[in-house]
Amino acid sequence: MLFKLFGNLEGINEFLSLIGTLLIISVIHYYYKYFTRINPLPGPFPFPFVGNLPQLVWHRGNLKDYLELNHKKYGDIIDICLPQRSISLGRAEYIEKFLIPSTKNLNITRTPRFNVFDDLGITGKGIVVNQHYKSWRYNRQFFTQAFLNPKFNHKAIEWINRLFDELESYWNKLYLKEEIIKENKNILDFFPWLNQFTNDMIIELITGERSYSMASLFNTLSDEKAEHHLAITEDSVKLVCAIRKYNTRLPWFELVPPFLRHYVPYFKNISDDTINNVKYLHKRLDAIIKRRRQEIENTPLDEPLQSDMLTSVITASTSRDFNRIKTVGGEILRPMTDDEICFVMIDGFLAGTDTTANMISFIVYYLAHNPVVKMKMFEEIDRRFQGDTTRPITEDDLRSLKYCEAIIKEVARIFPVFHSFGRVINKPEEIAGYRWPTGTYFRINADAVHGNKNHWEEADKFNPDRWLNEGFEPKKYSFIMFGGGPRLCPGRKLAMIELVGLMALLFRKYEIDLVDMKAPLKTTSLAIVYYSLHKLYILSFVCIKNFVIKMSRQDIQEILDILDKTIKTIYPDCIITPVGGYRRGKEFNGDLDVVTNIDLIYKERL
Ligand code: HEM
Repeated sequence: MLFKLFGNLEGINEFLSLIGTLLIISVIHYYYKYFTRINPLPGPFPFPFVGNLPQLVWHRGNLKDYLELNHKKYGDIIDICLPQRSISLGRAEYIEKFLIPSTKNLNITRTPRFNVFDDLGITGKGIVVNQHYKSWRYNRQFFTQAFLNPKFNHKAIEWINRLFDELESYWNKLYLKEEIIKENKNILDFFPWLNQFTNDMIIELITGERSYSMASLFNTLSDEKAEHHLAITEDSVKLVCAIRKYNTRLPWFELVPPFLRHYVPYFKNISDDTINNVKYLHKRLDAIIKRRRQEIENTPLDEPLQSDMLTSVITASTSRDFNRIKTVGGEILRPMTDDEICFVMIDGFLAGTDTTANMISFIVYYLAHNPVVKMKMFEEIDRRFQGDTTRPITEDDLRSLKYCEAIIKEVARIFPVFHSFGRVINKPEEIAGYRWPTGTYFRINADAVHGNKNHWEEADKFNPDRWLNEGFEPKKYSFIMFGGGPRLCPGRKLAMIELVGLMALLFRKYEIDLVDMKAPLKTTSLAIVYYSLHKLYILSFVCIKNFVIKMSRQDIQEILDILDKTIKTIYPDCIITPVGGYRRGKEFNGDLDVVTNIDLIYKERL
């Protein structure tokens, strides 16, 4: 009918005026709907059809920054259209209904578009983007059982030690040779190393097979090659690249409308490439699953099996399962199929690599900017390891490092990796004092909740000590580093093992500084906050040689006072802020290198 109408038009002018009229009607319709929307809330004014996407693009696509700006401007509950309407919530009381840890809490849907991943063939599969309640619950049950197994945690601690040894062997060759340190060339790009570390770690824990992405990074930076066979290294890099592509393309798929993906060549090429990538991942993992099934079948019943996630999910609900009869909501669970296993494995990779690698990078950044905190952390780590920088770390070590744990929580509070996550209500609900219809899309803004002055004393201050104050308990739902409710992060235990473990292994031996202390913490973010893709923070390393300078907080304060007085005799109006701070280590022979102002004064006092 539309073609007939166009056919009857005479001349280009009539055609253009028809298009113009249709456009004006659509714009009027768009704004009519906008101005008559239910529960109008403050928020940035949307453009027709694309909502606030242009403003987001103006903010270089950084959703974290854009939401933060709008919460500051409009308050704890705001309207944002990206391009659909979503209600961003920045207050603990407002998010309670989503985060109640009860089986009756059915608010588990993350995005309002149910079929957004149809083209990728992952609708109703896995956990992270699964919107189908039944299959999500089934998959999650198996995933959680595998991750909560104590044997799995032991394996995680064993592998963090082994992989850190491997990482150090590369760093020793690249950055820590004496001549390199002398020439001040002990500078490295921290994030890629930690990212490859977490890739190798999660692939080992999930598949029980080795991955060599750290080796590959070493090969690209050094003339000498890693010990592992080149073909094996390159092959494992293919898997890591496919996982990375999957991670970055999911938010892209969610944002780019199907019309563009199907018909506009540029978008279609990316879309096809993403679809092929999922097929590659599927094929690759399917081969691993089949191999493992065979190995399990060939293992006598009385012999132990590996403790990786794959073995656990293959054997769950079979005769090899300890806890054979598993039920969810009274229903007995059948064993998982290869296809189901494949997608829960992909989700383990998706959720368990960049999150941890980004977190540890943020931790290093905040420590570099907070010398007193860093010093207290050194004190705790040194007390525990007593100068032993080589023994493997243990579960007891991790349990004892309470200040490290407080630092992790405080970094997660002030700069959460997941700055916001979605929920869609599946029945009419009252949220934040308004009544909302089924299908309303909410954004739980962890960033805003964590920085809300109603919940946190000195919310903007980086203060890990708050977590150790006697009787301190954050207000309910005001700390949501791992989300909450039925969709609470099932990898949280592993994440903490990795983070505390990495802090202990790194800082019992190395001093890490930012090369450019003035550079802000730049990140990119759609779903999660990423260290920016550009090389940003280059960190220098100084190897510790079994000597630890102990300074108490009073010492530091005294030093600062002396510094203050000395400098003020020359520059009376200056304000002194410690930036570099306490540097531990360096071979101590009474002639401490001048590395920061604090060190300088320390030397003078000596
Ligand atoms: C510092 C590290 C990590 C942080 C900050 C983090 C945080 C989160 C957050 C905020 C969510 C969303 C929760 C919600 O919607 O309520 C989530 C979900 C999830 N996380 Fe983590 N996570 C981390 C590490 C891990 C690790 C190591 C794994 C395991 C491989 C993992 C597996 C998952 C999975 C499978 C989900 C989806 C759960 C579901 O949809 O039911 N995460 N995580």
